[in-house]
Amino acid sequence: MSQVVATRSIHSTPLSPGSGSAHDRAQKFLKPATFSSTVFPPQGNKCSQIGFRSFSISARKSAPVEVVPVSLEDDSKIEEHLKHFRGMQQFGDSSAGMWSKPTFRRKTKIVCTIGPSTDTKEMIWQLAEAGMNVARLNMSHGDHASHQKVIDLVKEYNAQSKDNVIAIMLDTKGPEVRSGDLPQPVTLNSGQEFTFTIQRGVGTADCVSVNYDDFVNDVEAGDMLLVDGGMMSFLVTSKTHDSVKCEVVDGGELKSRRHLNVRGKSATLPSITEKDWDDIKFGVDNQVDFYAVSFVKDAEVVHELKNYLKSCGADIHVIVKIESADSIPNLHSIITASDGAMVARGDLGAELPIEEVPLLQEEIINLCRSMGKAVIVATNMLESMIVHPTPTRAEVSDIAIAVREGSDGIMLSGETAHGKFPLKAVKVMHTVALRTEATIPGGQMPPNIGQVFKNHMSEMFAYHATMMSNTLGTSTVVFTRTGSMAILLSHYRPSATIFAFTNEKRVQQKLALYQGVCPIYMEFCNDAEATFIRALDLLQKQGMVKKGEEVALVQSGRQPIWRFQSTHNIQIRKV
Ligand SMILES: Nc1ncnc2c1ncn2[C@@H]1O[C@H](COP(=O)(O)OP(=O)(O)OP(=O)(O)O)[C@@H](O)[C@H]1O
Ligand SMILES: CC(=O)C(=O)O
Repeated sequence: MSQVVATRSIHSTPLSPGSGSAHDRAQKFLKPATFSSTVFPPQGNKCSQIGFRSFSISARKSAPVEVVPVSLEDDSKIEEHLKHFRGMQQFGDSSAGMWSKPTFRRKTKIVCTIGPSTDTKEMIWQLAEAGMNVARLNMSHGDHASHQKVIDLVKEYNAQSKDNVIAIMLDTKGPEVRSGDLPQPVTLNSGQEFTFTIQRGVGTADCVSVNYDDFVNDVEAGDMLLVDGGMMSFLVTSKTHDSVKCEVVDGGELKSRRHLNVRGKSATLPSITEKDWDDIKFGVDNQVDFYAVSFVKDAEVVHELKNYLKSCGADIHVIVKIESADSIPNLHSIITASDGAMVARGDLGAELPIEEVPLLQEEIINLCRSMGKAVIVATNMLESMIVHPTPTRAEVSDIAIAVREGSDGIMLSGETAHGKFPLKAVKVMHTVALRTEATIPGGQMPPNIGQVFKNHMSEMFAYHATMMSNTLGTSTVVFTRTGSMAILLSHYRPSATIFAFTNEKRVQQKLALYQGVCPIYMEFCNDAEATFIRALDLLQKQGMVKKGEEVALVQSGRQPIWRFQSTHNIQIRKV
C-alpha cells in the first residue's frame, strides 16, 4: 500500500540513506521544531500524476529533500519511500511563478490538550519539540493547582527556548451537563431502563446523578439523550419532579462524570457560569494567551467577557467555541465580537445532527477567514490514537481537510490529555499537515479577502505585502508591537512564512496560534534600519533564510514603531 510522504529539506545534510538506522533517521526527520526546520516542495517544473497521487507543487532549485513517514510504523519502509520519492523529484510544478521559492515550514498550528498523560516537564518539553504550538487547559478537569503546574512548566519552556514558543489556552467548562460519580463503570444494554436524577450523590447500576437542577425541566419524553457526544444514547420515556427515566438505545459502559447532551437542545444555563468566572480570573492572574469559551450562544456574553478583561487591563484573546445548537443562528455576530472561533465538533455533533458537522466546519472556517479571525478545528482528529499507535486513514483525511480548508489550528484532546501515544499523535498531525500544505497552490490571493479589508491602511499593506511576497516568492518579515500586523498578514495566507518580530514576549506567545506566523522575540533598536539589520542577521544565523535570499519587509500598524519614521513601509531586501 502506498504511504503519504512529506517533503522536507535538511540544510547541509544531503540525503544519506546509509547513515544510521531507518528508525534514527525517521526520528530526526520527525522532529519538527517549527523554527529550525524548513521544508521545501519537491523539485522540477512539471505537474504530474504519480501512481494514484496528483502532485502539484512549485519548486525551489536544488533544495535537498527528505521524506518523512506518517508514522513510525512506516520506518521499515523508509528506503522504499525514498526510492519512490526520488522518482517524484523529476516532476513538480512552477505554477506560483518563475521566482517562486516558498519556504515550507508547517503553517497550521497544533493545539494539544494537557492532561494526565502529558502534565510533566519531560512531556511538555517533548510535545513542544514534536510540534505543539498551543497548550490547552480544559477547566472541566483538574483543579487550579494542577493547571498552575502546567502553566508554570510552559512558561519555563518558553523562557529557556531560543527558537520556539508555546501559547496557553484556557478552555472554560461552561454550562456543561455531566453525570455524577460512579463507584465503578456500569455496563448498559439496549432496551434496558436507566434513570438520571438531580438528587446529589446517586451512583448505582440503574441510576446516576446529574449536576444540573434544571435538567428535568429542559428535557421531555421523546428527547434523545447522548453521552459523550453519542458514544451511548438514551430515549427519554418519562420524568418526575427530580428524575428522568430513559430507555437505553445504544448501550455501552457508563463511566463517572460523562458529558450529557440533549439532541437539538441547548441547556438553559448562562454561557459563563460562576465556576467559569473563577477560572477566568485564574487565567488573568496567570496571563494566559487565549480563552476558549464553551457553549457561547450569542455575542452578548463575548462583549461581557471582553469588557471584564478590559477592566482588568488583560490582553487575552477570546476564542468562541461553536458547539451549541443556539449559537448557529447567531454565528456572524458571535464571531464578529470575538478574536476567533473553535469548531468544537464533539458537542456540536451531539446538539445537532452529526451530518451537519462537516458543513458547519467549512462554513465556520470560511466565515472566520472572511472576517480575519482565527479558527481552530477540534475533537476526534486522531481519536483512535488514544489507544492505538497509528491513526485510521479517515483521521488522516480529516486533518488534511481542516488544513486545506485553511484552519489556523488543529486540536488534539484525549489523544494528548490521557492517550497512550501523545507524542506520536503530535508527530502524525505535524506530518500530515505539512504534507497537505505542500500541495496547496501558492501565489494565489484568496478572493474574498481584500474585499473586506480594503478600507484600512494596515489592511491594504497586509494585502499588498502578501501580493508582493507571493509574486516574488519571498518570506515576509514584519515588525509588530501588538501582533496585529502579523495577524492581518496571516489572514491573507501568504505562500511563505511570516517571520513576526516583536519586542513583547506576550505578543510572541499569542502569535503562536496564527497560521503561517513564526513569532520571534527581539529587542528593537531606536532606529528602524538597525532593527532590520538585526532581524535579518538573526534569521540568517538561525538558518531560516539564506544569504542572497530576498524577503519582503513590512513595517506598518496603527501604533508607530519608530516614532520619527514612517509607520507604513514595504520593502524587498536581499539578505
Ligand atoms: N486536566 C485534566 N486532568 C485530568 N484529566 C483530564 C484533564 N484534561 C483532560 N483530561 C481527560 O482527557 C479527556 C479528554 O479531554 P477533553 O479535553 O477532550 O475533555 P472532554 O471532557 O472529553 O471534552 P470537552 O472538550 O467537551 O470538555 C477527558 O475526558 C478527561 O478524562
Ligand atoms: C472541544 C469541545 O469542547 C468539543 O468538541 O465539544
